[in-house]
Amino acid sequence: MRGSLAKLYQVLGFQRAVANVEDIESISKARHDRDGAASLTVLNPSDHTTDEPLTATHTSYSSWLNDHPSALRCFKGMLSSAKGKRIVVFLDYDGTLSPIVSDPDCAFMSDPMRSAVREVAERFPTAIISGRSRDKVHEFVKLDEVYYAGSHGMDIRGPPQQVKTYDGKYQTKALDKKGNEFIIFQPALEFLPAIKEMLKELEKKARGIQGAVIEDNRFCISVHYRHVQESDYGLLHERVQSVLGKYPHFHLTRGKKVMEIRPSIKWNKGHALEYLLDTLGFTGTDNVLPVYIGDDRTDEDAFKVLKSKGLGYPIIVSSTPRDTMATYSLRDPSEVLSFLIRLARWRENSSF
Ligand SMILES: O=P(O)(O)OC[C@H]1O[C@H](O[C@H]2O[C@H](CO)[C@@H](O)[C@H](O)[C@H]2O)[C@H](O)[C@@H](O)[C@@H]1O
Repeated sequence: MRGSLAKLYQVLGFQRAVANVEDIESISKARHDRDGAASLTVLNPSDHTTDEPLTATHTSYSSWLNDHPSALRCFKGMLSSAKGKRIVVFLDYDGTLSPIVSDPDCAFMSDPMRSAVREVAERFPTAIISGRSRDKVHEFVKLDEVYYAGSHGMDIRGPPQQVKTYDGKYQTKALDKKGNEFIIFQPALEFLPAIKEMLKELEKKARGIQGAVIEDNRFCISVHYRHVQESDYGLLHERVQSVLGKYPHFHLTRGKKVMEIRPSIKWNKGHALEYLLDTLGFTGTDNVLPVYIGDDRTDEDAFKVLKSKGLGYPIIVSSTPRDTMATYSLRDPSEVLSFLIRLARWRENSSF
């Protein structure tokens, strides 16, 4: 049913409405979407205004904007530092290229967004780094011009250069349909059998809890609770913990109404960003200007890398004040679209 509805919405080119304010508070404290009973219910931004933001920073959005100014407003100034540098663009998927919607299977990307990403990718090396499985993001994005990193960076399809500092056993060379070489880098490869087992267990455990959805993201697993009754949050959390308890080499992280189970390896979106910069040939150079746009807690790992290197522009997508390592902000995916269009046009018109 969910699959066929997803297809129907896709055929209609219909994207579900945006939830502008998101919550990543602890599951026990998390509030249920007031209108989130049905899986395809429209999430009305105004229904979220009393939700707690990511952290309890009770500052107003306008004063938060002073610390994290709009990347659209600052566009000219930002790009003025691009002289002599190669811009590399990193994009998160959910909440960045597509709005947050009630059904994860329906998080389609709009055609204008797809065109903008294509335009950007034709001018700058561009990668999409997502918590989803790599195949799923590719299915949504449908562009061959970009590099993809799925499973929070644990499944990368990148440029053909192998990087010696990374273990060769995780890197495989392959050819695409046109005969172009690429590299698949999967640093959590040995965890796959355990993930498959865990997936079955979680699916069984979640069956009795109405609204719980398990998503197979290949090297990690998402347990969605957006449609779970608030009174069942504790039970779901307990069941997830009971499975996790049997797998000591995995841990839990949190996203927007989702618990994410991932292998406990030192690898996150920040490492994926570094890996891609390496394979693109930018290790140890300062002639690169990475731009990373993301909305979720896992994107903070990438913001942190850029901040610690004093490199490029970390941009958070948020319409509420949030604690973040990002320097700049964009309100929502529609502002991301405007930013990408401007970036592509800037390249066309610049003499850099
Ligand atoms: O790294 P990302 O590309 O941002 O992926 C993070 C998670 O995104 C998806 O879940 C979120 O978006 C869904 C669709 O808008 C929404 O229904 C859900 O509540 C959000 O948590 C995806 O389904 C997860 O597997 C990703 O881990």
